[in-house]
Order: sequence, then structure tokens, then C-alpha cells
Amino acid sequence: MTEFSRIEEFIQSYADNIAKVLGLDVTILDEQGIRVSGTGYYQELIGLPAPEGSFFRMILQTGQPGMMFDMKKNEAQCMNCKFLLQCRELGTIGFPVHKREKTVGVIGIIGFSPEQKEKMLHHSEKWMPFLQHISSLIEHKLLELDAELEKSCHIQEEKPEASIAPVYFAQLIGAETGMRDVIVKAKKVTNSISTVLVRGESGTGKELLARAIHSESTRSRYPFVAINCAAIPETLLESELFGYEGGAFTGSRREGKPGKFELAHKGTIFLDEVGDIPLALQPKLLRVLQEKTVDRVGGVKTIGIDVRVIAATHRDLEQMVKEGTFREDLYYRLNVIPLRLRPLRERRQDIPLYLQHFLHRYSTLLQKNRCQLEAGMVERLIEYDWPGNIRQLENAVEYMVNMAEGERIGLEDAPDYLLSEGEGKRNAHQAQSLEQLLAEYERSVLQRYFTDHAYAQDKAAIANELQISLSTLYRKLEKYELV
Ligand SMILES: Nc1ncnc2c1ncn2[C@@H]1O[C@H](COP(=O)(O)OP(=O)(O)OP(=O)(O)O)[C@@H](O)[C@H]1O
Repeated sequence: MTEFSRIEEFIQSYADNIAKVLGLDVTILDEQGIRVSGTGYYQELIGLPAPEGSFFRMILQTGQPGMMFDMKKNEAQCMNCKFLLQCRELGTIGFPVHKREKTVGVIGIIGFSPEQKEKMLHHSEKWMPFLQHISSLIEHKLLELDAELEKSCHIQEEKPEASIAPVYFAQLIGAETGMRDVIVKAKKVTNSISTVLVRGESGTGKELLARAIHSESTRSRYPFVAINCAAIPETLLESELFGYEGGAFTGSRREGKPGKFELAHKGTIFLDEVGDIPLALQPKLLRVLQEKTVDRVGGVKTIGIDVRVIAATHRDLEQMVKEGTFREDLYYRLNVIPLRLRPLRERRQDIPLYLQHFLHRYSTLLQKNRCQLEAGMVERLIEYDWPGNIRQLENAVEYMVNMAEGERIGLEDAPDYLLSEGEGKRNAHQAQSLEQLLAEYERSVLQRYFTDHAYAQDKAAIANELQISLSTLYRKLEKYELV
């Protein structure tokens, strides 16, 4: 992992915006010379290494900025570049990105047309200070992340389950498509004190949704504390949730320990797998939720807490209430704001979006060229039922990117369960034609552009990017009711 892998999206949005404002192309390379972002022609080359001997590679080596025009005539600097013959750049300005004196990347602006070259020459004295500024902003972002990481490690020492990595609704894939309804509801209750109960199968994003509610709430400066009630042995769950006083039981810490509710004070507690809380503990949880106080195990004093509760489960709580394994009063206390995340097989139009997202992520993380799915693969993946939902789909993409030998991912790279006919595949009565599947895909691609802030609904830019005419774009938007 390079420094830049942590801020990929930030960097790309920077590049896009700078390019738009300047009317020039922008590209950014990481410390290994891999192109991590690019606009125009260089967008296609994201994930690929810059040519050996190139101008940008030289900047990475020397840590010195530079400016060059008419590469083909500039034999001295470009002579060793493996790309010289194909190079179409008429002007290039590159500036190193440092982090604490170490060169961790390079940012460049490029002109391909005589007009762009003219623009670059005309304002030549302004470019270096401008790029220096951008480079400092990127450095600042990296240092900020380091500081956050340090802080989170520190916090995690005291509060093992606490996490401070924010998640925003806009980051959730499907937020504007298959998950839209649930996100509209979730947004309405971010700042409410009412308990939210997130329902959904395993891997549908329940925890991610809970984190987004917390991150976008006024509690976001305080901890988000997650506890998986099914993963902790029954005997320990009470003290994990509510804490214990010193000497409460054999082997306990002399100074006692706060529970998750106390650690989440002023923030949010995420009670994952709440349906797995043992019956014996349910009255105590109910009391905490109603009275907003906790009594540590073995303690005598009552501690007041201000905690937002988000619970989640994949279990059929209503059935459990009927069977007597879940208390009815606790069920009503938890189920104030029910949010249901649909399984992936009920929102197949989102599958191409997840594929795109995870392919990009794992190609970069695994330092492979940007992998693409071969024709037919998307269809196959849309047809699969994904019992493990997004988690399984993410794992499948990670597997395929690992297996891919080049940039193309074919059936031979897929995990076995995707190859076996029958199991996990869509039922016959749900079958869709290839035309319908492609239409779903086309719709989701268009929708994604419209929710991407970098395009800010700029139809001309979107048409240009997709290499279709504006009128075709309008026709498609009408067809998919996206206007
Ligand atoms: N909308 C989404 N966009 C991007 N990634 C997602 C989304 N939803 C889930 N994921 C990813 O899928 C994985 C599973 O998500 P998460 O842990 O939130 O699911 P869960 O429903 O809480 O699972 P479980 O019930 O098994 O605990 C995570 O890696 C998460 O980042």
C-alpha cells in the first residue's frame, strides 16, 4: 500500500476539478510511479505504471519540479523514455509531492493541443507556485490521516471496539439506486435520539449504514462503539456491555472496566446481532435503554449515559417474540425506527456499481493494472444470488483480481461457486433477457455520473466522458426516467 492508496478518491476529485478549471489535463503518480489518478487521456491509464525513463519518473527520483515542452525535440530529458515515440504531450509541468521531506508522488499538468501548450507557456511563471500549493495540500491531507490513525490507535488501546473512521451516506454504493429508500429514511433520523433497528441478511451493509448515521449526526465527534452480541460468550457479554467494578469476579481487573455503553457516552452504540442477546440479559438491556443509566457488574452506583442506540439483526425477531426467545417489551423498545436493507438479489441493478467500485479498489490495492470483466461476466455476476451479499461479492472480486493474469477477468478467474450451475443462480421465473440486463447496467452507469459530485450534473461533460452526443444522453435520460 502506498501513501496515495489511502486518499485515492480525494486525489481523483482534485485532479478532476483542477483539470476542469485549468482546461488542461492532470495526472498524479504515486511513489512507485503508478498512475493513481488522471483526467482525459490519462484517465484510461489509471493503475498503470508511468513509462520507465519518463519525465515524471525523473521527478520522482530527483524530488525536483520541472517543465518541458515539445518532448520529441527535447532529446536530452526524454531520450530514455520508453514512450517517446508515442508521446503526444506538447507541454508538461511536474511537481513532486513530499511527505516530511520524502518524495511520495508527483502531480503533473499536461497540454496536448497547441492551444493548451500556448496557455502553459503564457502563464509559465504561475504554474510552479500553483502546483506547489496543490502538492502541499496533498501532503497536508496525508499528515492529517497519519494524525487520525495515531489517535485512533491510541483510542483503540483503551476502547478496543471503538472506531472513528467516518462513513458518509454518499459513500454507500447504491445510495442513489437500490438503497435510496432506506437512506432517505436514515437521513431523517440521523440526529434523533430514537433507537434504530437495522434489519437485513448478513453482509448487506447494516454496520456501514449504522456508521453513516453516526458520522452524519451531531454525535460524530464522539465515539461509535460497535459490539457484536453473538460473538461474545454469554458469561462475558454483561460485563462487556455494562462494565464491571474492581474485584467483581475472579480474574477481573483491580481497577474495574467501563462497558461499551459508558465508552459510547455522547456517541453511538451499535448493538450488532441484537437478536442473539441471551434472554437472561434482556431485562437489563431494556432497563438501560429506558432509564439511560448503567449499573456496572458488582457496582453500587448508577452511571448516567447519553448514548444513541442503533441495533441490528438478521434474525426474525417477530418470530422469536412468538417463540418466547426474545422479550416483547425489548423488541418494541428497539424497533422504534426500523430500517430494512434489501439483499443484493432484490436490487440487482446495483451489482454493476459494486463491481466497478471493488474492481477499482482491488486493482489498486493489489497493484495490478485496472482489471476489467470480460463480456458476459457482468451478466453472470448479476444473475448470481449472492447469499453472502456485498461481503461475498467483494470477496469474489478480490479473488478474481488476484487470479487475473492480465487486465481481463474471465470465467477462469472466478471462484468455483460462480461456475457451478444451479446453486445460487437466479430462479427461472426471475430471468431477464440480456437486453434487460444491459439496460439495467446502462441506467446504473448514468445514474452514477449524475450522483458523482465531480460532474455536478454537467450533462455536456457526462456526454463527453461517455463519448455520446448530448442528444443521445438526453434520450437515454428520458428512457430511464432520470430527468
Ligand atoms: N453500500 C455499500 N457500499 C460499499 N460497500 C458496502 C456497502 N454495504 C456493505 N459494504 C461492504 O460489505 C461488507 C459487509 O458490510 P457490513 O459489515 O456493514 O454488513 P453487515 O450487514 O453488518 O454484515 P453482518 O450482518 O454479517 O455483520 C463490508 O466490507 C462493507 O464495507
